[in-house]
Amino acid sequence: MTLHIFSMTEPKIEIEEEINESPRTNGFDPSIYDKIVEGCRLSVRMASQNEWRQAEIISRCRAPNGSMKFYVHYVDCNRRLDEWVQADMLDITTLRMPQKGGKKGAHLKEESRDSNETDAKRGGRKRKIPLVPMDDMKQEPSDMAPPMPTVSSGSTPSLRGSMSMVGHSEDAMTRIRNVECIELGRSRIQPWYFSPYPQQLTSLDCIYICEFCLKYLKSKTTLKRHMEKCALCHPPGNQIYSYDKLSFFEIDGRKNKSYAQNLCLLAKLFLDHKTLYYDTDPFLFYVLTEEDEKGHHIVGYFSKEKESADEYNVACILVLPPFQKKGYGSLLIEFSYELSKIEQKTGSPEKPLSDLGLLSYRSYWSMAIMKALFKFKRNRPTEDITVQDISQSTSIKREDVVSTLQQLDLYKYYKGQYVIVISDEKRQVYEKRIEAAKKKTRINPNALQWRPKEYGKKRAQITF
Ligand SMILES: CC(=O)SCCNC(=O)CCNC(=O)[C@H](O)C(C)(C)COP(=O)(O)OP(=O)(O)OC[C@H]1O[C@@H](n2cnc3c(N)ncnc32)[C@H](O)[C@@H]1OP(=O)(O)O
Repeated sequence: MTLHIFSMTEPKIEIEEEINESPRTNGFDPSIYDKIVEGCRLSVRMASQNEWRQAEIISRCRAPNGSMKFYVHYVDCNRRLDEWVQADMLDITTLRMPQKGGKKGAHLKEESRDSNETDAKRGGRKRKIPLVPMDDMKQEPSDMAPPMPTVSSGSTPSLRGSMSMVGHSEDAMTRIRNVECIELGRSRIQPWYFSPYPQQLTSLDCIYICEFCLKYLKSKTTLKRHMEKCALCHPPGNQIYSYDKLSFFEIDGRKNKSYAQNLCLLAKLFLDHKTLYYDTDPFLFYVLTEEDEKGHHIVGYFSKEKESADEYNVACILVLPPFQKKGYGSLLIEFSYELSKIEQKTGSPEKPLSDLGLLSYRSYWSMAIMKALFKFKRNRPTEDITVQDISQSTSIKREDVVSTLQQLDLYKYYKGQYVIVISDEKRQVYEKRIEAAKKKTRINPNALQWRPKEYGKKRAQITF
């Protein structure tokens, strides 16, 4: 295994101004900024909200003119909001240095570390990121991107093909958004998180991505040249669903490795809590597209393990930002459960869920469960319904049914057992919501042409 040294991507925007004494420095010497290192906490002015917020320093860099910029994470906010800020956005009076053992909080005055030494040590440690070159990627010579790296962080989380990891990587490099902008089809999108695109591309203002094969290119010209040759006008794989301009393509991560890897790289730009691993073989990818005269344009996708010991029916799920909050997330989730219904299994999304993932799942689960409850009561008014009944009819895993009922405050302990109690008021609210949801785009199960493949059995037969 070859190890490469990969230097940390620094922000491209040159700092033109000298540091101005901010009123918030309260007379501190500007050299105080040298002491602000990774792990420090202080109040920072959040540009988008125009308010001061507690933040953690993730990284820092010095412009040629000597002024400094800091990459900050706002405490209790999603990492989407992390950003580079100028020194004058920091409230030095609130500075707290990181304590040994990683706990935050010691006040600046208690800290007497030599900042240069600290910087050198930190820089040396953080900049050496072991990368495993990937031989499978075949980019065209004209687009020449280097072999795709696998990023392994200092505190390596367990690498999984689902791109899943528990907790955050503590490596500063992978905590910093490294791609300025991507162009995909008609959209220019600002990424949210780090994704290990080749460094030659991350130093550009924009990465150009073919919306059909997801190949990444360095300029509009190379993209144009590529589009003239690209044979695809839809994702590869089998079109297993087509209804009302919407389609789902099933892509086998083993058969369409390059596409699957490019999709993971793209998805990582919008997925936190995830780390990339390039063995896409154990996964299927379900890509949702919208059709027009030019072809099938990617809207979002979810991935799914071919065999999941934990009964996961979704590994990663993403709707690209230009299409978010239009109901496509619910559509993807609904589709994943339609597949589970055909498999006659219950399923659950892989954990941890992101904040938006949790919102979307909670919304889907509550609607699906309420619909199942009302339908059951309509058809069998005298019978009792169990969690098992709901789970079977919706394919939502038992635990998720229970947690949703608890969250809706419908699951009560009564006379030694749990019962589902729904007040008339709540029933009416949900009946109205179900009625309103009928106007939204839904999956038409009749348009789904799919049979599950028995991956486990096939392999067992070959081995035997
Ligand atoms: C297993 C995992 O992979 S967890 C990771 C999940 N993926 C991510 O976090 C990647 C980035 N995020 C996304 O791709 C999207 O936000 C998704 C896939 C989570 C949701 O997709 P969307 O198309 O935006 O969802 P959709 O429009 O269908 O909304 C679903 C519900 O979530 C709610 N919701 C979605 N986004 C937001 C938001 N930003 N703020 C508040 N509510 C939201 C909606 O209101 C809706 O609820 P409702 O039906 O009760 O009104």
